[in-house]
Amino acid sequence: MSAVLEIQGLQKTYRSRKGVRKALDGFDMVVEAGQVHGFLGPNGSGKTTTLRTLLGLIRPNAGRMAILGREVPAALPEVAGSVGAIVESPQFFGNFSAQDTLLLLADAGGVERARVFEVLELVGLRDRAKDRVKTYSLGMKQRLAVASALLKNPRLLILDEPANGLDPGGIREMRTLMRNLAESGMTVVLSSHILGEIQLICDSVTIIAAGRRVAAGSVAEVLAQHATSSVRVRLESAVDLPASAAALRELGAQVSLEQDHLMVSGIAQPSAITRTLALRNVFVSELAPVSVDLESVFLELTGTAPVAGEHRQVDQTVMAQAGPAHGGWGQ
Ligand SMILES: Nc1ncnc2c1ncn2[C@@H]1O[C@H](COP(=O)(O)OP(=O)(O)OP(=O)(O)O)[C@@H](O)[C@H]1O
Repeated sequence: MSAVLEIQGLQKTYRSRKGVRKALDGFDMVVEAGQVHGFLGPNGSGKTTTLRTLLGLIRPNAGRMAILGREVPAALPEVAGSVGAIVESPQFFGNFSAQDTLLLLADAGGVERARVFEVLELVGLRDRAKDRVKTYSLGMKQRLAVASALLKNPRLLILDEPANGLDPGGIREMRTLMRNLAESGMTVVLSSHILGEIQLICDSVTIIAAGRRVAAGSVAEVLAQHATSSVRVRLESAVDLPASAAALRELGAQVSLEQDHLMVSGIAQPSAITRTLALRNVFVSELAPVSVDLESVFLELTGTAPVAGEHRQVDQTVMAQAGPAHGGWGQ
């Protein structure tokens, strides 16, 4: 497999009157061809800064980036035709239809008009193509935005939070679209803080926290690397929970005492739990393995729980000492 996107040691520092903010602190990322790659991180972790830097909209302080094997930003003029991107929600004229909008963009970009009808079909807007954009749902507007990025038939499609603000139906449509694009051979990178979706849509993920990569690989690999096999233990009587927690800790287990159960990890054989408790005349009513999901891995790695649809600012970036000026506001 060849890397479509490679980032090494990317650094970006923003300066303001309050001081210096390291948005990217030696960030690395690799995306292989033909994948749907999830770029995950809490709000303020550096996702948009990374994508904007990659597209030449922000100048980095240090680091190396390559798209389709070509160093960027130097080779951006040559690779730009192979990259479709939406990093900020594009605004469309409400009184235009999707078809008119795309025809206008195709003419402006020197794209054959026939491609407009292909992309309308691809994003599932063919039946509504002649309706005014102002009558569209948010999901349809998002798909129109994706359609505009697909006009030039890119090899790499970069989408910043494409599912943001969508209802479950809209998210499902977006998911189908991403999968169809990947099956057609396109590489898709999408940033998100909606983990359930990433787990369902993506082949691989990069998790960023405070401007640094904290995990990367296939979804299965990331889950396996960070899985702690826990078991949920319920007892016949909740009164026995504190003493049972203490007994299991003596065995060397990590135990968290919840309201009506224990979460136990660090024990090779669950039978050790039942035996230890039975010896104390405490009987287990449920012993269930708890499978790890991307959400709990994300929580462990970034120290913050993302909330779907909620744009919560969890700013963990490093405030460094003010120094000589590089970059700046608004870059
Ligand atoms: N123009 C700017 N000037 C100063 N600081 C900035 C600027 N843009 C971003 N930042 C800061 O850089 C850090 C990374 O921001 P960035 O927008 O890249 O994060 P993000 O992961 O995309 O977050 P979100 O999910 O909220 O979009 C944050 O601390 C943010 O406040």
